Amino acid sequence: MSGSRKTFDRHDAEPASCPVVSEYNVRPLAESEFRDASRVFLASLHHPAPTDEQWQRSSSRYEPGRVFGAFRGGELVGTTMALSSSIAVPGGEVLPASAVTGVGVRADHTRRGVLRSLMRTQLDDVRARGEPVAMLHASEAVIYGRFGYGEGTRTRTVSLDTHRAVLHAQAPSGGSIRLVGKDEAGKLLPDLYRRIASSRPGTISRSEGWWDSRLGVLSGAQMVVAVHTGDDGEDDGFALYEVSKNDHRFDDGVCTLQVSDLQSADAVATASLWRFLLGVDLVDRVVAIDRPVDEPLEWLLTDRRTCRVSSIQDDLWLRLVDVPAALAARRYGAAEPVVIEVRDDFLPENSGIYRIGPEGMRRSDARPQLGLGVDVLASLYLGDAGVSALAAANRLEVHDRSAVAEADRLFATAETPWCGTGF
Ligand SMILES: CC(=O)SCCNC(=O)CCNC(=O)[C@H](O)C(C)(C)COP(=O)(O)OP(=O)(O)OC[C@H]1O[C@@H](n2cnc3c(N)ncnc32)[C@H](O)[C@@H]1OP(=O)(O)O
Repeated sequence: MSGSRKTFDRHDAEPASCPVVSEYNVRPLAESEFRDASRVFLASLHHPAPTDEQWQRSSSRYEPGRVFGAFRGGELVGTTMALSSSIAVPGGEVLPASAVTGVGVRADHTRRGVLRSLMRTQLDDVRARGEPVAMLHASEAVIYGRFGYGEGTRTRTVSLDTHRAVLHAQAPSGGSIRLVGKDEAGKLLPDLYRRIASSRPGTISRSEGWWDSRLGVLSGAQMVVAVHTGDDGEDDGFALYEVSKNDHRFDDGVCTLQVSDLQSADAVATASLWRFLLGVDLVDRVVAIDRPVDEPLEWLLTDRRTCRVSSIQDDLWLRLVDVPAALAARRYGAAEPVVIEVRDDFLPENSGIYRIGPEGMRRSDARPQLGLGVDVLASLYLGDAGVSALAAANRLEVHDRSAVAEADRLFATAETPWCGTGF
């Protein structure tokens, strides 16, 4: 966390104001109402209400003061919540960040402004807590841009045929792999992740509530946890996977090992975990979700075509809630400074002219060379999108052509940003 920035303590924050938007009343929920919020959210995704066991597993994600509800006539019809988290930004600084999730509106109340009023209350609350960034995983890509969120990272899903996929002879190797039981995983993984999580832009912290909930789900599933130990005797990587076999009477009978989480400290741990996963007996296919788009997996294989990229998706959506603080926190590449004009209709205090250069950023009254919405700025912020690509798509206004190449260099990052943590 930044030493200069206020770190959030959930107990010192004022609850958000409770605006009444038309006939809907939005307010923070009491703890006794959290399960109702979970019901409304799950129903909006067409899932059944949580069983007692499911609720027990997931309830620790609900933080007092951070769960909001929209009511009509005393009935809860919409909800959103946030987890206290943090995110690594280019240059390595880690900023307090709000991980927004659990957004849902009851089907008979949609398109009447309920989400808009929930977003208003939540973003005001995030700002009041001094968190410069909010982030979410979107169910649909068309929803959150209007609230200032922009696609900040992407992930890919890869599928490998285990009968053909082999690591080449010089691929990094070393250390050993062991499977750990669920109890040991619960003790080991939170600290291991904290130690090895990369400083790659987009990496987020996983709160205690996040782990409780994830490991709770794990305990009810056929999840396997593999841990890599380096030659120095330190654990330095892990993979979570599940194996499912299709019924050969009805389909092709393919046995798939699905990797939902693979984290590692270095190239040896990464390659060793992949080698292990590809070698598990009686498995025909390994599918891994939420992988970095620049993971050098194909380069580890003797035959790169055995790794099929089945999709590349938008992953973390970012909202710069405090634009000056967020812009000041990240580092910029070597280039001539550029003056940009940012528009933020939802949080107008962010609107203004900023001069950005290798030495940092400051407010300015110079003529802007580029103009852009705060959602587009969010897509540039972690280094995922290039300024020239966005300019070519008319996603930003170019007043001075020479600024495009300079801004490309300023916002570029050595590593492609990656989140890799669902919430
Ligand atoms: C971070 C997460 O948790 S992601 C999960 C989000 N939840 C879901 O997808 C569950 C199913 N969907 C829903 O519950 C609701 O449809 C929501 C939450 C997506 C939207 O709630 P609503 O109350 O209908 O949104 P609201 O009426 O405030 O709409 C605000 C604006 O967004 C637009 N909008 C809302 N939902 C959608 C959508 N699915 N597709 C396109 N536009 C949408 C509205 O048209 C409106 O546009 P405007 O700015 O031009 O006026």
